[in-house]
Amino acid sequence: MSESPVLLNKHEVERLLTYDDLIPRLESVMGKFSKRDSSEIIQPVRSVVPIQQHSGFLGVMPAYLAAEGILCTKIVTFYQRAEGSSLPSTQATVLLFHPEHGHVTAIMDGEAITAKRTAAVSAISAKLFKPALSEVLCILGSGQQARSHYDVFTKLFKFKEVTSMKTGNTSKSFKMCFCVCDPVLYTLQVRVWSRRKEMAQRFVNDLQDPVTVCSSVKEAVIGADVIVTATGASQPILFGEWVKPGAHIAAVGACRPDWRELDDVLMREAVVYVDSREGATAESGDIILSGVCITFHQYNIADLSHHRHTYSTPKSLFSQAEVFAELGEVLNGSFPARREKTTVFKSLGNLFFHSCDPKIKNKMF
Ligand SMILES: NC(=O)C1=CN([C@@H]2O[C@H](COP(=O)(O)OP(=O)(O)OC[C@H]3O[C@@H](n4cnc5c(N)ncnc54)[C@H](O)[C@@H]3O)[C@@H](O)[C@H]2O)C=CC1
Ligand SMILES: O=C(O)C1=NCCCC1
Repeated sequence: MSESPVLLNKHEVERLLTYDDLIPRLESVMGKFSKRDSSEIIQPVRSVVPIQQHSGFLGVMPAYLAAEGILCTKIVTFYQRAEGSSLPSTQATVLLFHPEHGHVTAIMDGEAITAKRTAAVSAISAKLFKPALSEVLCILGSGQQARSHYDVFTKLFKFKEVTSMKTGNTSKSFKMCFCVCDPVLYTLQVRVWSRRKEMAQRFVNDLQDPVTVCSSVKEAVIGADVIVTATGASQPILFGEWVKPGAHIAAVGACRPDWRELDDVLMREAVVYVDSREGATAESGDIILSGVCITFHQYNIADLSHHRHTYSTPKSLFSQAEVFAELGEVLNGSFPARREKTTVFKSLGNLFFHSCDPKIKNKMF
């Protein structure tokens, strides 16, 4: 008989799963995932069951990392909750299995894993794509993801270091320019917006450092270098016309094919990165719906073909946003990080397997 599974509660998972371990591990495993070598990593797109009566979803996310002997699945529920609901909108459990014998070896709280993993992946995207001089971080939303993103972004990017160049003369007779590099430290400015201002205020009250509460999305994002969208919105809240050219957006919400946080302009103008191409094609409304007009026109053309109508649809106006690369493809060197452009990282959370950190696994075996 196999032994009873180890139980790890939220507190224990939070303690064991540190960003210092998680980030390099995620970087390494995402790079491997993007090579699509199924003898190494198998992580299909999750299965999702809608719970229509209650505005919720149940997702099952199995994964196998052969080399590390990790066989696991996350089971997650997520709901569109009324503002101020005391219930969490995302809840999860992670099960680990013995890969050879098949029994469950561990049952872990998945809420802490989801919060930290998602924020860590966004932080990796910001490391790769944020403008070199990033002074302003803007977080849209004030829930669990907003908080974990605040924690890791301020931990990693609290200060930006800029090297200023000075020129001058070295001697009277021989004029020569020389350069001196002065490291200058700037404090990252953080802005937060939430649907109800008091929720943003409550978010800020829990923090040590000063954070500006903004009254509108526009006020929050104008001039921001890095923007995190972590809301339950199903219609666009962030519009391309407000976004500073070259900014980086980590788009964390809108994980359903008919939900969006970002508008067409932003999605079509930005260079779009994703965690998994298959996941993005199946689940990202921000990507799928950015091409809704061409789908509509094509449908009309087919429908009216017997009338011999010729429709000419300007492609650039209606085509769907294109996925440029997976984050893992940048991490493994197959695609470039186009830091000079406005970039969107569309996160869907499909790749959760990295969360089964060896430290957690060691605790169990
Ligand atoms: N990409 C990923 O890997 C993951 C994505 N998520 C998604 O991220 C989003 C945030 O998740 P949590 O922080 O856990 O949720 P939460 O419930 O703790 O916070 C949600 C925030 O969104 C705001 N909000 C809700 N509906 C809104 C609307 N229509 N317009 C504007 N703001 C709205 C709320 O006021 C709150 O500030 C959700 O969409 C969730 O499904 C969650 C976990 C992982
Ligand atoms: O990865 C997860 O966990 C989730 N992803 C998107 C929706 C909420 C939960």
